[in-house]
Amino acid sequence: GGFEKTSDWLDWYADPSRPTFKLPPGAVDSHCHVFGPGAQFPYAPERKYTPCDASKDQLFALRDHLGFTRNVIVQATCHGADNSALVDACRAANGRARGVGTVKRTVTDEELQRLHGAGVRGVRFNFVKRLVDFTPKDELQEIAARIAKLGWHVVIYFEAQDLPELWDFFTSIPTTVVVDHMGRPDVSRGVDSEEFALFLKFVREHENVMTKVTCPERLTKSGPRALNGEKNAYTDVVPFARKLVEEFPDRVLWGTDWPHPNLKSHMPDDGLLVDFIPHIAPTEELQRKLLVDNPTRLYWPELAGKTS
Ligand SMILES: O=C(O)/C=C(\C=C(/O)C(=O)O)C(=O)O
Repeated sequence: GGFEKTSDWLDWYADPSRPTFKLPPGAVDSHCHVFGPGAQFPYAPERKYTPCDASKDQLFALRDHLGFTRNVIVQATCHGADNSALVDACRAANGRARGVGTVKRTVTDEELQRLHGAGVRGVRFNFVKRLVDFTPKDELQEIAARIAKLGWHVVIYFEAQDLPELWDFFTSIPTTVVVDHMGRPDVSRGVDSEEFALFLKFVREHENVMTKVTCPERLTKSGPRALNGEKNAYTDVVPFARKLVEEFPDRVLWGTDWPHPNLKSHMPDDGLLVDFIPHIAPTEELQRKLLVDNPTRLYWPELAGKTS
């Protein structure tokens, strides 16, 4: 929206609909980004894509339009380990945003304290090969051990076919682990596939693992339109997200993933993404855990259990 094109990716949806689904008070958008503006917060030279600028003010306007109370802003690879745009947005949110940053092993304790003071509560390790180059596991283990001491958690983004080779590293992380986008299952294999069974085993056998049930727009093969009279879009992703919500109701999170970097086939209307929630969390209790209790316990423990 409203800027010169800097990438060949789609811009985010400029005029999202008002969701039909009414978000509960205290609902948290647990996965979203701020990008630049590039003039103020330059993108990382090592990035593998250049996103559209997406400012904190536009993110907060979307928060209010959709009816969320808080945001968890996640560092994306286009900003590398420069968390300045993320910190700026968290500070501007007056306590209504927390951050998940990216750090290298050279990060100082003072820098970690500064990030904590701004509202950062975790670090992100990205293993999606089209987004990042390889980082040695010993560096990641060193970072995980340091941030665990701060009470932070580790967010991991990987593709389902890479889970076997990453299993030992993931299960050695000494703090809460939060998986982005359900570990990117290949939904065409079906919810009973061996691949998804391995992901369920990973979550089932490790109480410290949580997962975001996000990004149907990235994972779908059936596309955004409601099909065969179905009321909702992304019908092929629903069984995966619903299985996780129903089996692990206290360990799931949801987010818009605005501004949806690297989407080429279509750009989701964020209002319709919110209307996807009742299809994966069919009861009020499941919706409250997914949208309020779980993210508040993880990111605002000081508020956990209180009203919104
Ligand atoms: O925004 C997302 O969560 C997904 C993507 C990008 C990143 O996570 C990133 O650059 O860090 C993607 O799949 O391209």
